[in-house]
Amino acid sequence: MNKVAKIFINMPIKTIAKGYSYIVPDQFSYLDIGWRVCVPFGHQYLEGFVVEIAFVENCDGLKEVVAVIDKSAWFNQEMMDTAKWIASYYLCSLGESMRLFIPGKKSISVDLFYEAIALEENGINCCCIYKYLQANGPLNLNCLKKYFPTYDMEKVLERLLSEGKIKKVYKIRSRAKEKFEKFVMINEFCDKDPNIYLKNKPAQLRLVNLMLTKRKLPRKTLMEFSSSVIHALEKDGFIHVVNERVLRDSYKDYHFQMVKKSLNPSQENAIEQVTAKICEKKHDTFLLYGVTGSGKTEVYINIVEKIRKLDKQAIILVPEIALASQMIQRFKENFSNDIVVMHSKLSIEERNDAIERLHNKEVGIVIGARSAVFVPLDDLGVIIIDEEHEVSYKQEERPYYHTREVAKMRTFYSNAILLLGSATPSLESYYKAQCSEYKLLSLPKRVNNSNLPSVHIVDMRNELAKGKRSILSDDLYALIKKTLENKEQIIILLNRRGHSTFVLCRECGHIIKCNHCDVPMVYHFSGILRCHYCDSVKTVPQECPHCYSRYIKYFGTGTQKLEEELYRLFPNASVLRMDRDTTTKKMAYEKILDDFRKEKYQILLGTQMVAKGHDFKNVTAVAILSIDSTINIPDFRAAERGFQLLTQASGRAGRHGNQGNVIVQTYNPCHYAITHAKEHDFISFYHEEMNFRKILNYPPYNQLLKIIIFDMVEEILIKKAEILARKLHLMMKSVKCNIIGPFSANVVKVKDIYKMNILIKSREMGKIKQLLCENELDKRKDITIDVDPMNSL
Ligand SMILES: Nc1ncnc2c1ncn2[C@@H]1O[C@H](COP(=O)(O)OP(=O)(O)OP(=O)(O)O)[C@@H](O)[C@H]1O
Ligand SMILES: [Zn+2]
Repeated sequence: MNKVAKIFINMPIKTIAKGYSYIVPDQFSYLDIGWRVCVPFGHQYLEGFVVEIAFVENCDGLKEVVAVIDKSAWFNQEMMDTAKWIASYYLCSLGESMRLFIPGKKSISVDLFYEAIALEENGINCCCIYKYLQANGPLNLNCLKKYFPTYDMEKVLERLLSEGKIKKVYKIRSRAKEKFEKFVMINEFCDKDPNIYLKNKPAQLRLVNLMLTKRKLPRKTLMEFSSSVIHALEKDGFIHVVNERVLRDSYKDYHFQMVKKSLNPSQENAIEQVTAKICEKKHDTFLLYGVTGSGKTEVYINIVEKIRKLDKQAIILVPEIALASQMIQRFKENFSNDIVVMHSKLSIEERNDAIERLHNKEVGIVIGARSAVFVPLDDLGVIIIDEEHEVSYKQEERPYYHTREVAKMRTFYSNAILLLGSATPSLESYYKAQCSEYKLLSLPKRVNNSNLPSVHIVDMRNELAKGKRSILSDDLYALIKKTLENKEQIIILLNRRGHSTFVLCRECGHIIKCNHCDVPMVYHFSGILRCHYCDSVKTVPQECPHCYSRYIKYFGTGTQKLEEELYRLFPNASVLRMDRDTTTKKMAYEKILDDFRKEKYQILLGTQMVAKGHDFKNVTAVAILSIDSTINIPDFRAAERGFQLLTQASGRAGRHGNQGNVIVQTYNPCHYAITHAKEHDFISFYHEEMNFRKILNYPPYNQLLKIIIFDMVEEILIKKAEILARKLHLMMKSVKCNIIGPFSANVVKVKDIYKMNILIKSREMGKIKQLLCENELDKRKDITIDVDPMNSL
């Protein structure tokens, strides 16, 4: 009998939807389900995941596993079950869902080398390239090209391969490169007296005395001592130098003082209820609905404490990297070094080192953004999702998973707790809490009895009537002035980065659009036009490309222009801008937020990343300038988004005793999202919005599935979409559902690809998905299926 492994290939391709069988050679006889391996696939070597083991008699035609990547299985049962659930729920292949659990989605790279085959006549008559390979061992193409620049190397290699003189060999490189560092250590059993022995060698004596107190120090901290000093001491037996593996951690030097808070009764009640469930060792989901500044983080900390006492592990998710730093700080105050951080701004090596530290039990708490929900853990105790309503928890590319649902399944399979927290829960979650599917916990008041801020709505139509064209209304100008005079801080939210949001010809009305996407180009400081969808750039034309007029004009205000305007109006104020353009570097968020927290700046302006979660002591004022762009999106979630954004942004003001003041500038002052947010009335908003959802049959009353069809040619796309819609109507005849469309996507063309959507609403989504798969629509290359889409457009 031969041991055979069924393996899914790690490739983001939906058509490789099945596992392939490979022989497990004797040297890897320990291989089991959940291991990562390297296997030949087509003409290449690729990473694969073992999902089944079988023993079979006949293995004819099967290839062998060529390498094993780790020292133990990467996937445990709970992770395997979650991956299988993702594949079946979101209609992707198991390979696609399993690769989500790998930092950077890939753990190895495989390089192709050419090696000379030993020939009978010893290759005397062979060409110089053969001889070179024979003398130097396996080399890759680039290397050969460099040495023989005048040859058509691809051709020569092809010939040598066909003549059987050379062969291809593959070298596997782990992407998780280990890092080593030199450490100097004192020799415990040295019987020489340094004071006598090193009397005339002051530098050596100094180092030995230092090492006698410290015992072990990284070599890099001893730069004042030359290598000869170290060598001499090593030779005389006082010290020795070792090369040790170190685990990278960008947050290593983040240390904070422990501040223990006495909890208020609401916090205590919430913690008690969750603790009771933790003791039962059963899965459950809680929704912690607590107004802004009600101390939800303190509840999280106490629950994680309980989990860590049981030696289980915790994952805490934040919607954006920008919010990680505050969460890390609060957790470091309480758990000092029991934490690793996981997000895409950290290198793959660092993320792998973090996993290593979790595996060897050095740490037990993971704080991270969306992808941290996939961190491999031995004994998961709780997943906490802060700001659970945030759309960034949904991945907007294949597989279109929602972090909340993945976390739900992971905690279910591991008998762990899922805790969702928000001041503005998603309608889906609050509805589930109403139906008792989730347990509702609430923190109805701010801590220390701070008031919620008072919100003032400025009707921008009146400003226009007054003949004012500035982006800052008179009331906002006054609020900024007062805040600066009081030496307090203000946050200004403008959800558009760049300088001017579009460039237009005044003569013919032509708007300069991206060549590849159906959107206007945005003017940036640096004098270029940039597309916010594909990042392509253009220079500003001297004349209109349409009518050749020279009346090119800039319209709309982005964060860069607002920054200029603020400096002009308040020349003595210090302004800090936070948007995608100022946060490209690693640790850039941390630096900006830290500077603002330390009050080096008075005004923080930025896109929505400034609006949520932050807890700054001295912020008393908040301004929201771009709410209309959110509530006017023609999507059924627009009002919900608007309400959330307003409530969250307002919630940053006056959290620590001072009365907070908020200004909302809008052309829609009577919109129910705005009026309810003004009163901080989530419950009334919830009921009003649920009414609309019920009438229109939208989630949470119904489930949605979006089929996105794409093509490079618009006319072909339209035809294809119509045919598909007809086919769907026939296919779904037996299922109760609504098929809407085809209709053009919100942005018709992105990166030269046109898109159309078909939306299916139904309460029998399971059946619908089954039909889609039976008809192989899930495998079609020109279609993507988004289950539970966040946008209907
Ligand atoms: N029991 C307590 N006593 C005193 N201060 C507390 C207590 N609990 C929390 N705090 C403080 O109150 C502030 C607000 O808490 P936190 O940031 O957790 O609010 P939140 O509920 O997460 O709000 P948001 O939804 O706006 O992010 C923090 O500075 C926190 O340290
Ligand atoms: Zn573009």
